[in-house]
Amino acid sequence: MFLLDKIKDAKIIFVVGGPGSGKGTQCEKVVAKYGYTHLSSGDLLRAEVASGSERGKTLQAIMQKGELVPLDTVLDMIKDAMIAKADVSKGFLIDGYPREVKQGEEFEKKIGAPSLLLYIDAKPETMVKRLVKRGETSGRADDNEETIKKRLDLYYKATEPVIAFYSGRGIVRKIDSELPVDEVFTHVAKAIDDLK
Ligand SMILES: Nc1nc2c(ncn2[C@@H]2O[C@H](COP(=O)(O)OP(=O)(O)OP(=O)(O)O)[C@@H](O)[C@H]2O)c(=O)[nH]1
Ligand SMILES: O=c1ccn([C@@H]2O[C@H](COP(=O)(O)OP(=O)(O)O)[C@@H](O)[C@H]2O)c(=O)[nH]1
Ligand SMILES: [Mg+2]
Repeated sequence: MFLLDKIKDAKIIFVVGGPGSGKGTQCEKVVAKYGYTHLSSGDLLRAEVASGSERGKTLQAIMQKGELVPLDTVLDMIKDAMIAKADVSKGFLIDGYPREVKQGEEFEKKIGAPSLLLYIDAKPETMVKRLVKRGETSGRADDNEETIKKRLDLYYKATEPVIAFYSGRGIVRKIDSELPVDEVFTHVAKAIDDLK
């Protein structure tokens, strides 16, 4: 069987939410409970930057400004990472992707359709507060106030339409991430359990 056919048998979950909404935090808990494969688009890009490659240098400049890197770059990285796990994975959490409707459409053309979109929702003030705090220790070049503001603006402009797009298909579950982490997770777990 081709690897892409195996991926078609696995569940694909998009995890979408503003910067600092808690996507990564919830994905870790899903991995612990369900054994799904967690692929964070931001983490994949940061790994490329850390490798010191020429491509990484270009990416770093874009990310530091809080802008979006070219669509094909992210999609190729996600696809390669999915293929590498195709044999062992019963489900994929695609964290921080799609950032714009076009990215979602391209993903579906090249890989497959998501069964669920987890919309991790927090207030902008909450997201800024969390990121500023995370910035004290994260070492992330984009966890500074100026870039945080740009990431938020871009989120509302480019990414929120993604949620409307998939709502039309009835696969969006909105999760209130103002609650404490474990309570947020009970709602996330419910959404995943309902898939079965
Ligand atoms: N109080 C509270 N804090 C949270 C919650 N979820 C995440 N945080 C904190 O908020 C910060 C951001 O959480 P992440 O999981 O890194 O957020 P993210 O959505 O992956 O953000 P990006 O990596 O910027 O995309 C972290 O420092 C978390 O500890 C939550 O449900 N409640
Ligand atoms: O599909 C993607 C995902 C991430 N990024 C870049 O990577 C950065 C960090 O992404 P991450 O998901 O880690 O953080 P967030 O912006 O949600 O705080 C973003 O600001 C973008 O510059 C991108 O361009 N395309
Ligand atoms: Mg994250």
